[in-house]
Amino acid sequence: MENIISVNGLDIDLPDRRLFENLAFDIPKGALTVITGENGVGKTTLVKHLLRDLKTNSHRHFINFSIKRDEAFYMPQIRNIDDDYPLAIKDFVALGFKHRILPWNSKKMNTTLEQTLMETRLIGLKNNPLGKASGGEKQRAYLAQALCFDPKLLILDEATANLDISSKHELLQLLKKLMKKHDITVLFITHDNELIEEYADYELHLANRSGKLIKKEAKFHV
Ligand SMILES: Nc1ncnc2c1ncn2[C@@H]1O[C@H](COP(=O)(O)OP(=O)(O)OP(=O)(O)O)[C@@H](O)[C@H]1O
Repeated sequence: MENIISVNGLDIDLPDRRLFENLAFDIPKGALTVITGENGVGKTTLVKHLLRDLKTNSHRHFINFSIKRDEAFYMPQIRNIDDDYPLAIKDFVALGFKHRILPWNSKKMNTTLEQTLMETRLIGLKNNPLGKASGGEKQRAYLAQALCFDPKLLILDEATANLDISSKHELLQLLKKLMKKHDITVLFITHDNELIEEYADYELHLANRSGKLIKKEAKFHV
């Protein structure tokens, strides 16, 4: 099994205490790994530490990445987008493009954008203001933005926390299809047991300042 990240002997300290000690785990490539653990155990801090490390190339002997610094995309918890948020869905999604030089999209970008809006079922809504979209549509717009970035690693931080049951399943089913199609590894911070049982290939469970990777049998298959 190929790993996208390997961690070995990593300590993470907060100003007043040690959060993790001698952490060791691997994140398998191409799989959906959920990160679980009690509130405050350090899920978000760990992920931010990994990303910072990836971006700065520090602590190289504790963490090994098989990706480059611009191949990871972090999708934060649903941010409250005001009703009067001015961007149309398609313009919000296009913010994901990495190598944007011109203030407008190139022809190739527009083709990718249309395809991505189609894949995330937003094509019919593309000119609507994002502020007026439903929670599920907003979250799909974030996913579409991530796809435009073309990441090898996609990290979702409680992306389903504010969604109703059917929107949660819709997002996860879409995610599993698209990660397979685009060869993306997903790390998903969540407390949602129903989603874990249905969609997780692995679980990285954090407790007692350490982490353990557990193989899961996802019920949903693409
Ligand atoms: N920069 C910081 N300075 C001090 N404490 C911090 C800092 N960053 C995080 N913490 C603390 O680290 C602990 C872990 O926080 P983190 O947000 O990573 O937990 P979490 O497992 O993601 O929690 P939740 O499930 O509630 O989102 C918390 O006690 C938090 O207050």
